[in-house]
Amino acid sequence: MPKLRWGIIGTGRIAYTFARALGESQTGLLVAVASRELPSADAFGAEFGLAPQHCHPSYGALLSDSGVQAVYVSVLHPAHAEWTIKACDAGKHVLCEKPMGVNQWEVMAMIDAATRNDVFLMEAYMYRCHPQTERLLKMVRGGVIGAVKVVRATFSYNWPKDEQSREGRVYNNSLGGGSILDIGGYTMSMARLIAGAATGTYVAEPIDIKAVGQIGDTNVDEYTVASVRFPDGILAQLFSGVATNGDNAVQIFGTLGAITVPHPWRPDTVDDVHITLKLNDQPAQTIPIVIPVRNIYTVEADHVALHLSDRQSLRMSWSDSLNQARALDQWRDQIGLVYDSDSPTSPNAYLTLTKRPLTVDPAHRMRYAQLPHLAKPVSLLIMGCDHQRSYGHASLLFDAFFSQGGTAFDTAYFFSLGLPERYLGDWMRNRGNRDRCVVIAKGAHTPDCDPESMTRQLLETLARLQTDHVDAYLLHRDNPVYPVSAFVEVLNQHVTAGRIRGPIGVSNWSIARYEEANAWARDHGLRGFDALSNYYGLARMVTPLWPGTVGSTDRESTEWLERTQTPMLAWSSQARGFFVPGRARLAEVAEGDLLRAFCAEDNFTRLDRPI
Ligand SMILES: NC(=O)C1=CN([C@@H]2O[C@H](COP(=O)(O)OP(=O)(O)OC[C@H]3O[C@@H](n4cnc5c(N)ncnc54)[C@H](OP(=O)(O)O)[C@@H]3O)[C@@H](O)[C@H]2O)C=CC1
Ligand SMILES: O=C1OC[C@@H](O)[C@H](O)[C@H]1O
Repeated sequence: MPKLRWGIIGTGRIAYTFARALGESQTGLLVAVASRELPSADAFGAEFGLAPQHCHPSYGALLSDSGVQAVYVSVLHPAHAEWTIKACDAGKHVLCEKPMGVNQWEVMAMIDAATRNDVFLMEAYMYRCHPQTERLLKMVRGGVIGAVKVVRATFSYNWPKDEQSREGRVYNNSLGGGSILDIGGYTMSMARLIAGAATGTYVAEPIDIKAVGQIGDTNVDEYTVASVRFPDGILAQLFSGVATNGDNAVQIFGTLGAITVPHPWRPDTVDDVHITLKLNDQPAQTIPIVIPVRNIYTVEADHVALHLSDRQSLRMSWSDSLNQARALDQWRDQIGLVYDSDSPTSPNAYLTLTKRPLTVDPAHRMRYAQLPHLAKPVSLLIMGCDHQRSYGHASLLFDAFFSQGGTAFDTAYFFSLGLPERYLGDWMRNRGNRDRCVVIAKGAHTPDCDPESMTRQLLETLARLQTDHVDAYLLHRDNPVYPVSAFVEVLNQHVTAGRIRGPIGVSNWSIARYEEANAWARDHGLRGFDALSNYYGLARMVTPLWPGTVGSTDRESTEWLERTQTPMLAWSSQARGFFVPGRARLAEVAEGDLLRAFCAEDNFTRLDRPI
């Protein structure tokens, strides 16, 4: 069988280790390398016998090397996403060093790139591919120590902090330094794996993570301890550090005994690889592990070759990497560690994740409409700006939306304490695309649904968005205490002042009040409402999803919308996932939005209707 032809991006420490491992592989062959500096690539190539034309002076050049089938991304954490996505886009399979991304959003984009390009992608937690780990899981699954109660996992080293290392990958915040991303990830991924094996799943996800950490003067975690709760009462204690020694072991405590793995991460560095089993009231037993291939990175490379056509490996699947990143994000949140790269004012914040300029994909399939008083095309899909977890998350999604032809962004003063408005404002500033975006803003949500609050909130919204106008403005709720005239007048004042340069309208208003307002406006020579934003989707909203919300899916409202040609800026048009396979049936027995708002017979009939 022909060998898998590997190219390595980066010529650091682990790149050399992996290249040596490929030399021992039956399935893989090193054919190319890339460095930011040609001499580094040449030196690397000379050591491993590569032809000079395959020693590339840039990472991009290696991706154009048609001789390369699979890429090992061995650069520093913050560059993993960029080069993995670019490698996938170049049609290469990817083994990406851990952590797959600096945060969950990066991992999401990387998986998306592998999916789009139909290529293999795996996060290089090499211990996951090793026979020792397989043996350990077998013991746990087989109930050898009864019910698992506690997992203890540690990984720590003491890296001297001096003038030089302060700038290097271990201690430098802007290079993604600190212990959680470097080695805490091993402990978290092991705990999730053990808890999964103990509970009959593949990996289990934390229900709760509590952590403390010591953040040093270079603003990275030097050592940290996390306590994690998993389903079925399984607890884990994790310790990682870059400035202190540790025992670097795993222990699992169950009702019938305990398992110790003295060398869980690098079993290839010791001659005597074993697991210790200590059952209650019995002497400890040593279980030797038979290892056909000693080099753990060779085992990993061979594993990739074996599973290439599956596109992902069950030892470290895509959902596993995504959930792993989520857990590490939570651990970092707990100790207050923030990376510069997640800040909207970081030096690279004007670039997309792949460091390419933001462009609109010429093959996009977005469709557009026009709204009254607005020249810009309004994409028929509107990006809901709420629920972004960080600026990094928001900018990633906004980039993806914009690149697929999206122009319209829906936001509100009331959303998440103003963060979505700030994120959108920061993103438009960083991308320089304010003129191409249609910002649909809302204000005066209950309990501040009054004309004075509307003005105060609109001014604050503009400041958060870092713009002098919005492209459309909607009142977020109605308040019948006020006559319609009060709202119409104040909206007109802001139109005149140039703060609203497109349609005005209302959200969650009855059609009767909407008509009343427009009649009053007509009679008084003012502009009436141009658009309505109510719930409108395939499922009927049985009871208001949130207090004060209004749906317009009934026949009468639909006929009115058609007759009057009133633009409907529908919210939750996908009924909050009611039509996602399996979701609504689950909701039937669960409390929550879906049950309250959409679980009704006519909606289920529609759900069950063959398409
Ligand atoms: N699985 C495992 O056992 C291990 C995994 N790792 C992972 O591998 C990755 C690399 O670690 P390691 O090899 O120890 O790191 P090194 O510092 O030794 O090398 C990293 C390489 O990244 C490239 N690079 C790109 N941008 C920069 C930059 N701004 N500053 C410095 N280097 C840059 C350089 O390659 P060039 O100059 O050629 O462009 C450099 O040689 C990390 O993500 C780490 O987590 C690390 C050790 C073990
Ligand atoms: O992945 C790793 O494992 C071994 C450690 O020494 C290294 O720093 C880390 O990146």
